Amino acid sequence: MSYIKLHDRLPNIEHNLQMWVEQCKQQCHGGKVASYIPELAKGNKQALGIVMMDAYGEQCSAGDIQTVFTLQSISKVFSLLLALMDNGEEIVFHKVGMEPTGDSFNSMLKLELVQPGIPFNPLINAGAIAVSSLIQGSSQKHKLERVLQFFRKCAHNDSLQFNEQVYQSELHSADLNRSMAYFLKDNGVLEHSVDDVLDIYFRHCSIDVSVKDLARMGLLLAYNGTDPITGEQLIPKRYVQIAKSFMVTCGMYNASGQFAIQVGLPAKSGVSGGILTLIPGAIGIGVVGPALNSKGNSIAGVELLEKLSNAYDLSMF
Ligand SMILES: NC(=O)CC[C@H](N)C(=O)O
Repeated sequence: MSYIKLHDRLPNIEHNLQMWVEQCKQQCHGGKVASYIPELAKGNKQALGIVMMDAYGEQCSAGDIQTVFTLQSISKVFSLLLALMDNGEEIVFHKVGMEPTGDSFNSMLKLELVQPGIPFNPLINAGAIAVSSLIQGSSQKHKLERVLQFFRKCAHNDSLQFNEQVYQSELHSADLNRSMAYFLKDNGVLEHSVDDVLDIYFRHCSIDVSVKDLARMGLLLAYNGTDPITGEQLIPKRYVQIAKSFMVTCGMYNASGQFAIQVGLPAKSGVSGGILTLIPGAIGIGVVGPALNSKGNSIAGVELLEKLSNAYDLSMF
């Protein structure tokens, strides 16, 4: 199979990325590094980096691409994919809905307001906690192993690990997520103990990655679940379509509408400053910039993606 190469599709990209990263870094001082998980406060506020990868594995990059950060909410896309593969659509969508909330990622407002009391979608915290309870395994240990193996496969990187410090930090500062989980348990949404379900959720949020890992994971989604570099189908196309639909409607929290208008690509952000996005059928993209805007998205990362999308007319709409 032959694909369009990154440098043919996006002329002058190396030079442009360098220039935009320098320009967008100016935005970092206007953002804040997340601190409600104390360990995340150690993130480098000034950092900004991007890697783009095409179907041949060819890359172009700029900025602080050595930065290591935890996946946080970006992991929710892949825990959803694993839960879909483990259970099928019917069971998953019995526990979680398909609609954006318009509320912040950690809001529990609509859990009580709107019946039947299931979370609105799998990319808000309540929804991702419900999804974590659907991951299969013969024991808690087996479930965690399956989670890590799945992320390693998706990133094509066997050295991915859970970050123990970030995991512990979230475990001990998660009163809001814990209260949501108890609420879901009472509503009959969670099948297992709150502690076990949250353990899976905090663990997948705590996986350490680089922007290159994000780009490779984005590439897998760009090619509908078949890794174009190895030719291996890792995820059924239908489930990737579902995941990408959620990325468009809910992936940037309650700024997803604005991101769809200004960038126009499926994307998922996390509070450690990562953004995973992709050009469908072409390129995987990873961005990191730990300084966040008021909605919890990387302030400089969003601006960088806006420049990229506008310059090359990348919006899918
Ligand atoms: N938006 C995020 O990245 C949130 C993930 C984080 N682990 C939390 O549950 O609060």
